[in-house]
Amino acid sequence: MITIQGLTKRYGDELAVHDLTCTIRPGVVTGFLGPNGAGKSTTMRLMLGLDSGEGEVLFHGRPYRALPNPARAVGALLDARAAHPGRSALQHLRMIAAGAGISGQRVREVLAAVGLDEARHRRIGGFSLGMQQRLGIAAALLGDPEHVVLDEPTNGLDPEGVRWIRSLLRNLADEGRTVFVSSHLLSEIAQFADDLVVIGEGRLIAAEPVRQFITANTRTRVVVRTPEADKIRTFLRGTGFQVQPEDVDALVVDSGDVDAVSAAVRRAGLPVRELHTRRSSLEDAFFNATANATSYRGGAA
Ligand SMILES: Nc1ncnc2c1ncn2[C@@H]1O[C@H](COP(=O)(O)OP(=O)(O)OP(=O)(O)O)[C@@H](O)[C@H]1O
Repeated sequence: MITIQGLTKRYGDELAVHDLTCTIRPGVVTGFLGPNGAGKSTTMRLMLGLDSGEGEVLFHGRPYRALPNPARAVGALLDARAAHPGRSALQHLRMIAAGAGISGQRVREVLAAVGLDEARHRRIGGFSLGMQQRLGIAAALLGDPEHVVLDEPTNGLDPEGVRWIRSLLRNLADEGRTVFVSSHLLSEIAQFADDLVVIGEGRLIAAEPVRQFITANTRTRVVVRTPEADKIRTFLRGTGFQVQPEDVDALVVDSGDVDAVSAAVRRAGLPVRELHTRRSSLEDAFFNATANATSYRGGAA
């Protein structure tokens, strides 16, 4: 469990993170969502004590600096390009492991887990960004940590790599760990997150399960496909529904109650080819939730 309370960071006059308060629970993947510049990396640096600010971040009740064995409590990937280019992957991980009292066997285990075992003797300088991401994730997992904090782990990964990250995150959560993963890509977050923490311009917009976020920020609609679109529209409007034409032969009814729409359409006694609920996406919810922040919209993925 990670508890963030009143986290604030100023750069001069600018508030990069503003009074951020939320809880990240164990056993699920929590996506940390916000466009470029929203304050995700700053928040993660503050969480790990790499930057100083106001407020408090607790890992299972303790701040990072007070953890007796940080590598075993928190595994983090902040900047995959931070590794020394002249070292091999094996040397890099062995150095980190030695500093944290972690065995050489564990190094080989994590190299295999991220698919880098065969590349372990190659210089990191020759690694692709995707390979560097995998190495950074290996380093984060070395201590078998209870909390996993990853900043944009899918950067540079191909679709296969993104799929691999998704199953890795799922496994880590299923093992009961607290998994906190940032991305500025809605489509990616939608694929792997159970919970969401959404920020914009350093402020919290939402902290809740993905499904709840979508429900709270979108309206469900019912699509009616019919050759008698005009007549059915007039009829439905007469019974109190908000209806918009979508196509020459399709209407969109602003209602989450598909049964009520279906019953009303039947009463009209006109031919209907198709009637279905249109679910809103995370992307729709995100834009609705952030509709007031215009600078924010411009930067969103
Ligand atoms: N060292 C710094 N000095 C001054 N301003 C900074 C510094 N680091 C970040 N900022 C500013 O703080 C704000 C938040 O930046 P941050 O990198 O945390 O956002 P982010 O959500 O991680 O973005 P990205 O998706 O691009 O990584 C931005 O306006 C950025 O310009």
